[in-house]
Amino acid sequence: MSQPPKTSSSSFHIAMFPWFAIGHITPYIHLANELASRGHRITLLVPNKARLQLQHLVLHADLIVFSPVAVPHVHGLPEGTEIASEIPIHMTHLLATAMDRTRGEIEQFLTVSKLDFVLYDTAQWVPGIARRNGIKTVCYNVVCAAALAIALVPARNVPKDRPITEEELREAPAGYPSKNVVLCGAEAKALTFISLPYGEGITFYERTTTAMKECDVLSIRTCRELEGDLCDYMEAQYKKPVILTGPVLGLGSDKKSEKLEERWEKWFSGFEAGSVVFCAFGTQWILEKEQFQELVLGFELTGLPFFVALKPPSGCATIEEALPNGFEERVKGRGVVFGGWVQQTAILSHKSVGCFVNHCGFGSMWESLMTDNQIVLVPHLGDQILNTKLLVKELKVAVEVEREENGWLSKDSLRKAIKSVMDKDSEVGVMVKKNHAKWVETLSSPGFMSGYIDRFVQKLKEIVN
Ligand SMILES: O=c1ccn([C@@H]2O[C@H](COP(=O)(O)OP(=O)(O)O[C@H]3O[C@H](CO)[C@@H](O)[C@H](O)[C@H]3O)[C@@H](O)[C@H]2O)c(=O)[nH]1
Repeated sequence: MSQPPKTSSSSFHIAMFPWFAIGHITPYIHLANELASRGHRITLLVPNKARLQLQHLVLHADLIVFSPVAVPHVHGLPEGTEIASEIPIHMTHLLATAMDRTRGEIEQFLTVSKLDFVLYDTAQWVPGIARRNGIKTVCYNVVCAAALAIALVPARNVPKDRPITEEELREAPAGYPSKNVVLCGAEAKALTFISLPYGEGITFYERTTTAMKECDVLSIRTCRELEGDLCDYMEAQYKKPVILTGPVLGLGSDKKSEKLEERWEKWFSGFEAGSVVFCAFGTQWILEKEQFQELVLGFELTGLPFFVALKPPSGCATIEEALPNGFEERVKGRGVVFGGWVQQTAILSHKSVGCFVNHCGFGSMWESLMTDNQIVLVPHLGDQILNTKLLVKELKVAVEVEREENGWLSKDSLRKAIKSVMDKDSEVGVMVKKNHAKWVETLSSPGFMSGYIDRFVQKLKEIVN
């Protein structure tokens, strides 16, 4: 059990209104836990479906409350959509419109709630409302500083009259400090969406840059040890200090992750230490059926025990109907492909797990860095590509699965990447393990995580005073 929080007269009431996606709401809840453990009160303004999925992560129910946001229906979205994981990526701009249409409800809440701060990331209209009500704003970004710095800064000239091109995106904005964390070749395609409409009468670029320009405090869920130069660049671009929260990993004061379901605990415990390959691609990526089948065949080819937690591919209602012929019989006893929610952090810290194949979403990136599992990356979205560059090229703690020119991931390249880190005598495997161990040491050193949060809170106090 975590310690009951201390409250004091200098504590804040803080509202949090993150983008309607599990990958965003999760780190906001982790930050809420940290703030509550220092005596601050938090109200989480999130859709009800997110509350139901994530409320178990709240460690201080006495100080953290949910205030469910009613997400209105928008033409083009399936009826009842509330969070990004319910829809394919190409529909998320419509969910941004739905978010914009909650403005009246949010304004009402901010007007009557006597708040000190509101934290947000995607709703660029929050600062206007907050200012009218004497509330300070923190634009809290839960993607890497690199993704913000390469695409969402004033120096990135985004044309107003036409979509931005891949060629333009391959060129980093003036003064961008990294040579390694850049977009090459077809990777640039993943960020062309920034100049497209995203919400009511606004593009993604306008929306996010306005959100960052208008806030009192610009904040990022990262650490200087990983992205110091990129954070300095963000400060220079936005002409305001950038306050970091560090990785904020949601471990309570007892440093325990969530509890693994009993059936999976039993399954994992049947294997040797460090032998199982675990795979998860976050909450948003839905694979095409052919690609899904190719990947599971890649896991089969490794000959290693594996646990794959993926959503059913598009067009399939269940995982079972999507599996290749004869697959289940062939891997029986050593392989599981599961289509539901699993306790990812608990699996990652299970002693039988030795390798984590993932999409390098920012949450999974930090979670993988904190364990001693070998890391194999299969990025999909723009920020995931940049996170992957950080881990593969800067830190040299992971390998990336090679794609074919058309983006296809073959079973052989997946097998090759996994074997390159799991074979005991592989040079690459030894190198990434050694580098990774140094990062685990840094991230888990006493006071590292809490120091970031303490400095964040200190900054909030200075702003109020
Ligand atoms: O079955 C599951 C699936 C996911 N998770 C957790 O859900 C979170 C997923 O977050 P993340 O790894 O960041 O993946 P996405 O959900 O794909 O994240 C979205 O949001 C991220 C920002 O936080 C971006 O970096 C990604 O590109 C974007 O897809 C992590 O904490 C996981 O541990 C589980 O616990 N169980």
